[in-house]
Amino acid sequence: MHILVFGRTGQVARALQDLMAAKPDGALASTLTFLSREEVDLTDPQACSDAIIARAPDAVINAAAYTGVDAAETDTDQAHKVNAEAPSAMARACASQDIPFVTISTDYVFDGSGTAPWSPDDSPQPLGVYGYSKLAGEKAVRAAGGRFAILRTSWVFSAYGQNFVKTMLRLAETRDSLTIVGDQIGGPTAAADIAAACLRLAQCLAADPDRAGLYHFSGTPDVSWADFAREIFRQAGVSCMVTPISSADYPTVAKRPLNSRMECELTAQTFQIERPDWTISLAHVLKQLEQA
Ligand SMILES: NC(=O)C1=CN([C@@H]2O[C@H](COP(=O)(O)OP(=O)(O)OC[C@H]3O[C@@H](n4cnc5c(N)ncnc54)[C@H](OP(=O)(O)O)[C@@H]3O)[C@@H](O)[C@H]2O)C=CC1
Ligand SMILES: Cc1cn([C@H]2C[C@H](O)[C@@H](COP(=O)(O)OP(=O)(O)O[C@H]3O[C@@H](C)C(=O)[C@@H](O)[C@H]3O)O2)c(=O)[nH]c1=O
Ligand SMILES: [Mg+2]
Repeated sequence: MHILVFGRTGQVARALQDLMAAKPDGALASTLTFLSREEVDLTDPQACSDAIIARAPDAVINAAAYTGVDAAETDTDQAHKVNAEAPSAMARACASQDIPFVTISTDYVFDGSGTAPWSPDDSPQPLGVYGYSKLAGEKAVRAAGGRFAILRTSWVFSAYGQNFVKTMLRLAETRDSLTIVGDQIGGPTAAADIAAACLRLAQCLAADPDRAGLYHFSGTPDVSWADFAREIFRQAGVSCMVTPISSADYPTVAKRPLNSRMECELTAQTFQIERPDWTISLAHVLKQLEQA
C-alpha cells in the first residue's frame, strides 16, 4: 500500500517516519510519502486535493493541523482553513478515488463537563476556536463519506516538536518546583501509538469500507496534567516538586476541558487496537530524548 501523509514535520508524522525506518522492507505492508507545508500548504484546499489526485496513493493520512490551542483564539481563519477546509478537501478527493482517508481529531471538541468518559456518540461542545475548528473538520469529513476514519485522541507526546513532556523537562531544568493543573483529566497518548493506529485504520479501511467512522483512541490510565508531570519526572529521574492547582489558578487564553476522558471500546472492537499504557510509551520517548 502506498500511503500519502500530510504534516511531515509534526509529532505523529515523525512517528510514522520512525515506524517506516524501524520495520524491514515490506513488514509495514505500506510505503509512505510525506508532504510538508512547503509542498502543500493546507490553507489551499485545492492544493490538498490536487496532491492526492496527482500522486494517486492507496490511502491518505492527515497528520497536519493547526495545533496552537491558545494562538487559535485570535487566528480563527487560519485555524478553520487548516483544521476544517483542508481535511474536507482531502476527504472529498479520497472519496472520489474510493481510497481510505484517516484524519486525527481531539478531545478538545468536548466541553469537559462531567466525569464519565466521552463516547464517540456524545455530542461535542467545544470550548475554544481550536476545538471548534477540529469539530468542523470532523463534520466535513463525515459529509464527504467514503472510506473515512476520524481518530480522536488526546494529550499527544513524543520526542518531537512541542508537547507537554518536553515542556516539563525544559521547565524542570531551572525550577525545583512547578504548579501544574490538577483538575483536567485525560489520557496522554504517544505519537508512536497514534501512528501505528493510523496505519492499521488505513489498511483495514482498504479491505472493508464498512468500518468507516469516528473512533476514540487515548492512552491509559487517565490522569491529571499534574499526575502526568509527576510520572515524567519520576521516570526521568528529575527532582521537581509538582503542586496541583485548579484551572482557575492557571489562566490561559483558551479554556481547556476539565474532563477529557475518552471511551475507546469501539476502536478495540472494530480494529483490535486496545488503549496503550502511556507510562510504557513514555519510557520509550524519554530514552529517545536521551539518545537525541
Ligand atoms: N498535539 C496534541 O496534543 C494533540 C494533537 N491532536 C491532533 O493530532 C494531529 C497531529 O498532531 P501533532 O502531531 O501534535 O501536530 P504538530 O503540531 O506536531 O504538527 C502539526 C503539523 O501540521 C503542519 N501544518 C500546520 N499548519 C500547516 C499548513 N498551513 N500547511 C501545511 N502543514 C501545516 C505542521 O507543519 P509545520 O511544522 O511547517 O508548522 C506540522 O507538520 C492533529 O490533527 C492534531 O489536531 C489531537 C489531540 C492532541
Ligand atoms: C506549561 C504548563 C502547563 N500547565 C497546564 C496548562 C494546560 O491546562 C495543560 C496542558 O498544557 P499545554 O498547553 O502544554 O497543552 P495543550 O497545548 O493544551 O495540549 C493540547 O494540545 C491540543 C493540540 C490537543 O488536541 C489536546 O489534546 C491537548 O494535548 O497544562 C500548567 O498547569 N502548568 C505549566 O507550567
Ligand atoms: Mg499545545
